[in-house]
Amino acid sequence: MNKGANMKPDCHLAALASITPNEATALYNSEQVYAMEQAWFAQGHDSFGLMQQAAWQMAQYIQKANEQKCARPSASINGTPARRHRYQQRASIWVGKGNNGGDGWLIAHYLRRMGWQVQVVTVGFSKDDLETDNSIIKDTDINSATSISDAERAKQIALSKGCRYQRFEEMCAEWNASPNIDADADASTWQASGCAADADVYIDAIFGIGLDRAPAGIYQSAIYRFNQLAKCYKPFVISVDIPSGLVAATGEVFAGAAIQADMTLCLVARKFGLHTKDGMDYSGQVVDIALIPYALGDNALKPIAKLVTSAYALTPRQQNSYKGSYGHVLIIGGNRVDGSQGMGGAAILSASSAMATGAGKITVACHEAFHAALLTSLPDAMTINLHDADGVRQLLKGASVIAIGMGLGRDDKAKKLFVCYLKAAITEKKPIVIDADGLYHLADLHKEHHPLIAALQQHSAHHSVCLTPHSGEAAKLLDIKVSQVESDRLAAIRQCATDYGGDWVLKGAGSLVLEQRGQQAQIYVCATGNAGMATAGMGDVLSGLIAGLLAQKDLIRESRGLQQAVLLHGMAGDMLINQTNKTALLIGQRGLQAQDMPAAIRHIMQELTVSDNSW
Ligand SMILES: NC(=O)C1=CN([C@@H]2O[C@H](COP(=O)(O)OP(=O)(O)OC[C@H]3O[C@@H](n4cnc5c(N)ncnc54)[C@H](O)[C@@H]3O)[C@@H](O)[C@H]2O)[C@@H](O)CC1
Ligand SMILES: Nc1ncnc2c1ncn2[C@@H]1O[C@H](COP(=O)(O)OP(=O)(O)O)[C@@H](O)[C@H]1O
Repeated sequence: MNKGANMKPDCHLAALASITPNEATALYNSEQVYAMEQAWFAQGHDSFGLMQQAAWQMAQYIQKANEQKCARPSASINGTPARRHRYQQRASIWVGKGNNGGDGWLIAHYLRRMGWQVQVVTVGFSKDDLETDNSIIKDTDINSATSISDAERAKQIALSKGCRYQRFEEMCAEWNASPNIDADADASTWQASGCAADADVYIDAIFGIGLDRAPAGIYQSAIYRFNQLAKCYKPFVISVDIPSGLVAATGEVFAGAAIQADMTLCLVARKFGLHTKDGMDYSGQVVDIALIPYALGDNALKPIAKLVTSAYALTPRQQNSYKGSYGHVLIIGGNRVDGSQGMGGAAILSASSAMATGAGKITVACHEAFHAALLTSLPDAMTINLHDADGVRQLLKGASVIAIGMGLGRDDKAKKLFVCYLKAAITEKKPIVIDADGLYHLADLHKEHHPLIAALQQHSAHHSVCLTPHSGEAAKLLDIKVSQVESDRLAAIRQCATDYGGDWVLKGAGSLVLEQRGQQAQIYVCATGNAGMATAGMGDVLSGLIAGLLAQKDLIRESRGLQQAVLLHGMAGDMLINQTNKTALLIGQRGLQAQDMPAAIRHIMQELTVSDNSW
């Protein structure tokens, strides 16, 4: 089951509930978090004290979270609410050798003090590593010792207080369950081996932000077994700081080896990787454990991105207005290369979406073969022949915004049209949205050092230019492999903005949005959207939505921007899969279609519109 995806409904509701957006959450990478800790220690604060504080707060939080979970009527095993009545709560805590493991040892120590039955599972420790060192087992000695690491101190405290542990390596050997991940060990044999497989809570403290390579061997095996046992016994799974195996700077999981958490207790500062790419599937609910005032003062580090969950409110329309007050969107796309079925649907979806945002007028420049279909599904739109270059250019003069590329085609003829219309849009000083095949041609022009690229860059300094690639299109634009984009999406979106100018969205789970603000570029991670939206045509809907918002000049700047458009797009998708109205036909993640989106967008636009007296 995809636990991360289960968090989405709350996110959507939170988004709709606010009239002005919640403060965006600052996101950081590992180096920045280490720098914050070092700055704190440089002020004379003790590193082990910080670890103790972190573990103590987490232990208390775990106790509270488990009590809340057990109090829910749904908390039952095979229909029996057994855990609620158990005398002692039980935790299985898996620790690695770094400071994240140190946190785990101390959590074990504190939970025991709080009356829990605790078992630590060590990963990567030799027998010698687990010897109690008599010279440092007294609390007083421990507090004064300086030569040992924080993780070692934490371990010695837990061991000296009698904390039970099992070496993962021995558990594997003892029960003849090879640490090789291909072996299919029965979870019950783990129970018999002394591993507290049936614990109420599994705590993952194997790796934190220090993960710097793919977990292999015993580590990969431990992550695999942890997930396997959790799937079988259904404990509450809590990761310390970040799920082991997830990369804080990118949200990437190496070869699928990461802990699948229900909840992540994030220490010091929020990590970027928890909210994008694989992070969305592995982190579960993210809870901040505030430890140091890193965000205060002149030396506060600039976050690498900000997490946005809620949209700007929309103002109601003035009574004394007409269609011209709300802009004219020109959609250019929907071509049919001779002999093919064509891509008329892309332009139709884009136009429907622009209309659903409330744009005053829509004209679609598409292949004539699709005019009848377009007018049947969207009689409110006007049409013009995509290949009537003079006609389209003339019409473009009166448009408020153009969106180009959706189903435009990639042949030479389509490229000529793209160059012609992009040039015209720049000459006419229009806001521009470029998507799909438009991005493909743009990449070619960049390779050819075509002057239009520089012109677009200059244009974007004064007018809105929004470019909307997914990872494949971004790879083409940057002339790199898709895997390179995927392994560092932040770097990719920054490079796109540097090479081409304009505002960008790098689409996908946890879409990134880059907005230029003068000399500064700000990157946002949009928390809305779901895997149901991974279907053809969703990108066309997004480009229409962006154009539709841009066209409506009565709205304030922020509520017409790219960040708002991407949030609204995701909110519409989330709304469709979370409908609670029992009389409506349910739409789930499977089977969600791009054509369902315009109605949801209209609904979201309405929900976000506040009456005058609510300001
Ligand atoms: N000391 C402190 O001040 C605090 C530390 N904190 C905790 O410390 C964590 C960071 O600690 P560390 O920097 O020790 O990082 P980790 O605990 O993630 O451990 C990193 C260690 O594992 C090794 N390693 C990395 N990838 C590996 C792989 N794939 N296979 C095998 N070994 C691998 C590294 O070489 C390094 O020795 C945070 O995530 C947080 O949990 C928090 O307690 C806050 C306070
Ligand atoms: N797993 C997901 N989570 C959130 N949003 C998603 C997910 N998959 C797709 N989307 C969104 O759906 C849209 C898909 O766009 P795109 O790939 O361009 O589709 P198309 O080219 O078929 O129109 C993007 O806005 C993307 O962010």
